[in-house]
Amino acid sequence: MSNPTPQPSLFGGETPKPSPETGNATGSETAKDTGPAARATPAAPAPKPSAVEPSAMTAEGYGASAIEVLEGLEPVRKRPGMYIGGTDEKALHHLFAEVLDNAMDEAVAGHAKAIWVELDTDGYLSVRDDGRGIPVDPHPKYPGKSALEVVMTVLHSGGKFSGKAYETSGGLHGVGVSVVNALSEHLEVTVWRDGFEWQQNFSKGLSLGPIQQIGPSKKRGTRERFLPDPEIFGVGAHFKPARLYRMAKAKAYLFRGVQIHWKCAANHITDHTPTEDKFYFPNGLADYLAERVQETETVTDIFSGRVERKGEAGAVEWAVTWSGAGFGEFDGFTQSYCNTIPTPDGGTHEAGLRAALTRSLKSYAEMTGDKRGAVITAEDVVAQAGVVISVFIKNPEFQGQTKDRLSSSDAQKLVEKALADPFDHWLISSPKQADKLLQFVVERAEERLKKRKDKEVQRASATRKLRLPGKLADCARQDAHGTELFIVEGDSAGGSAKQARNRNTQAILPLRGKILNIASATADKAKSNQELSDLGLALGVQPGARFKEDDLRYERIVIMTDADVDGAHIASLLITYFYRSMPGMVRNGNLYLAMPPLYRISHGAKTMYAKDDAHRLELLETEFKGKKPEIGRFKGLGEMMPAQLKETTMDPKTRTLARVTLPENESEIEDLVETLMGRKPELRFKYIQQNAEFVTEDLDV
Ligand SMILES: Nc1ncnc2c1ncn2[C@@H]1O[C@H](COP(=O)(O)OP(=O)(O)OP(=O)(O)O)[C@@H](O)[C@H]1O
Ligand SMILES: [Mg+2]
Ligand SMILES: [Mg+2]
Repeated sequence: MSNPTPQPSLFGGETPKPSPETGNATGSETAKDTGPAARATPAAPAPKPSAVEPSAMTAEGYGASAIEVLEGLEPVRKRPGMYIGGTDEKALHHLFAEVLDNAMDEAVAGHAKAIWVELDTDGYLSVRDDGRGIPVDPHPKYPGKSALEVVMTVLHSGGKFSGKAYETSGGLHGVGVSVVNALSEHLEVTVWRDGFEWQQNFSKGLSLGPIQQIGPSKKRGTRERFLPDPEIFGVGAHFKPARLYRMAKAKAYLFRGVQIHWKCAANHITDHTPTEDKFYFPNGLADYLAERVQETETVTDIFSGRVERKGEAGAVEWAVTWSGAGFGEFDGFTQSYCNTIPTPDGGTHEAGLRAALTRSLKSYAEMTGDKRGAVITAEDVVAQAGVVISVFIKNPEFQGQTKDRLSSSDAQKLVEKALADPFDHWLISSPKQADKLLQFVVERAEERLKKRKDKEVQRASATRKLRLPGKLADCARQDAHGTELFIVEGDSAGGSAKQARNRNTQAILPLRGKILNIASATADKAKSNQELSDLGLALGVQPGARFKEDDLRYERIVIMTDADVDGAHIASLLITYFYRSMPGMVRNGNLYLAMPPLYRISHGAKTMYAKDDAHRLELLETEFKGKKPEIGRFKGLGEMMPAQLKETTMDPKTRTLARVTLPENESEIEDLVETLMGRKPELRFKYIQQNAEFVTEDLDV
């Protein structure tokens, strides 16, 4: 099965990425009901009905009998997307690619010289070659069937597995032509071989009768003539002459030994596509590139060549040129092929070419004493180059089912070796051109370096400008005076806080999870911690020596965490961070702790909040004395209604804030940090409660 990209993109116009062969549901979704004919048992192998008898089902309707085995070509018709990437126009034209690939394989193997492609008046497409002809003798494993019938009706049947009949084929899987057969309403194969003409007909993958000997003939080769099935591709789906033409022409460039004849009934043509043409390019890829750059001003002539692998099957062919003006819509392009199969995602052959060109050019620079060559990278060499490379290797390995990327590691070495000498020679033999090319590539390299530098400068100046973290809900007031930043534990509490705040003066920054334990973190780790860097951005200050009090974007920084052990831990982490990295802020008295209540006590219309157990007892003794109020405990900030949060914790008129102060003796800071970061959370909680200085005064807002 060949690449599902039907057109090898040689003509630059249309280069769609092939859709994956597997996992693509398009096929099954858009496939028409294949009807009873499709479910009929194919001619090979052993017939077996696959219909599920409802009576054999279990109560749930899902038993062993519900497990179907698709025989023969059934899976292809059931899931065409698996094999040709869908049932759209691209998939339809992929049928052509399959039969053309087979003819090309026959040509590349040295057995065919010509290929005839013809689209008939009635929409039948035929591809004929003058190769060996598909074998017609009885197949040893399938008594009563010719090899031809096996090839046409059995998936994974073919002559390209062992490398005996074909050395460097595009065909790999033995699937291609059987898929075309399965998806054709009618397919007629004619084989000329051993002095006779043979023929067999199929419909939707099923043979319409045994192979027939038509009569004696001196011709040789194979012709497949087929009409795609409208049940699969939709009524009215038909081949587009322009697309077929382009695909056929592209193939001809890839193998200089082949002649491809084109014929198309006039009734299908709606554009400038000729009804008859012949593609023959004795200079292969060089011809292609020459045609492609006809209108382009290039830096050099085309560097092209072909090297056959010594003593073994395999070859490398390439054509390269450079242009400062670009190639049409692209600055540069690389098209690569393996065994005439396009590899739009590149791979080892492309890597080999890049390595060879770069190494040679650099050593040319060195040889001519041009020191600037040292900065050249492979990217500089190919960025503005037009490159076509085609390799022929045995047993190619492609990445994935779609043959989009070549992964054979020997292809890299093969290409690198093949190009090294010819490119060295090309450079040395025309120094004028080589110098021009070197100059051109060095300019690309210098441009690249300059761009990188510009970017770095840009980045540096961008950080100097004000950048705020995305999670910050900033306040409207620009001036720091009278503003507050609430650092909130968790996104859900952050959401409540955003609703509860005074938009004008209060900003909210939710922190996710526990911030890095700064007491134990290295300076580097602290620097790279996302939460901490967000915090620095929001505050507008830099930590450490570069901290400037004037940069602070808010008058008060309020840590607002749940009134529980976890909350105390996070608060202590933050306090420690501020102590360590911006002690000036703490010393100045900018840092506060919010005091969310722990309890809600209500009786009748009266509701009060208690910030801790002592407070709760006190309220019960006083405000609610002699009553049986309802007491609720808040599990966290996120549980409070925004209005409650506002009233109890955020609104300057009704809340309580605790100012965080530094110990008198600054040498005690280290001890304090240890206390805060110690293993006993109760100590930490107690410390915060005891040492925070409570402020209840209104802020002047
Ligand atoms: N034009 C042809 N001339 C000679 N033999 C052919 C021709 N077309 C097909 N065959 C034979 O039929 C076999 C099956 O072809 P098919 O396209 O199904 O699979 P494949 O080419 O081996 O692999 P792939 O599935 O990758 O195309 C080939 O391996 C080859 O032996
Ligand atoms: Mg094939
Ligand atoms: Mg097959």
